[in-house]
Amino acid sequence: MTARNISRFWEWGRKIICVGRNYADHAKELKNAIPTEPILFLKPPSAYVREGSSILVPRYSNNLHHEVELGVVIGKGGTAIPESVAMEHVAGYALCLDMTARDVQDVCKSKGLPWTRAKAFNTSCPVSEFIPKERIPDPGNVTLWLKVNDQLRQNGCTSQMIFSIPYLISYISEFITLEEGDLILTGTPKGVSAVQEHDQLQAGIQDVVTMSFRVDRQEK
Ligand SMILES: CC(=O)CC(=O)C(=O)O
Ligand SMILES: [Mg+2]
Repeated sequence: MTARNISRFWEWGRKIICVGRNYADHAKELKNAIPTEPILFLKPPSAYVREGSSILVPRYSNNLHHEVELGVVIGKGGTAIPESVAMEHVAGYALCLDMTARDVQDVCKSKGLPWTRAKAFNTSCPVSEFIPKERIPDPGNVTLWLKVNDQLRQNGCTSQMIFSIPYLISYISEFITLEEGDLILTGTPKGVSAVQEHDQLQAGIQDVVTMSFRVDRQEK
């Protein structure tokens, strides 16, 4: 059997744990309350999509939004990880999009239902190449940006996160055992907006990484 390589973590079938409303400016733009503890939801590994393949607008949505986010790749698993040692569990990072069927999410929210259909569909988690930990010495202070057809839509700094990466690792691992290859999406800054079929998305983490995706509609 060939050894698995963390630099292809998306092939491992591990958990994708997402944090919602972790930036006050984004919570405000959607008229949501600022959370006092992390809001979490999950995506399945089938949500991953890599450059070269398209992001698909689900058949049942007419309002697909981009959310650019810093992803944290777990290198060493654990349960109830203390905040003080949480960064020792990080192998690296990835630039991620939390693609969201906003119209479907709005209906789910109004009915008090889970966001699964809005957040967990196939291709809802575009990811960049794996970024080794050493390449982002201060993940709490990097700029994330996203352009749609060359127009800047999101440009925010991870210093604006409400809950820090060590706090999130500690909080999540209290009740979900983290495993090597898991990915944590840490929330999006303001500027989310709708994308259309044939749009080109480009996103980056300052001078560390960029990635591009085309948007297509799921076939009938
Ligand atoms: C309102 C949301 O969709 C929450 C979310 O995913 C975020 O990043 O914030
Ligand atoms: Mg998000």
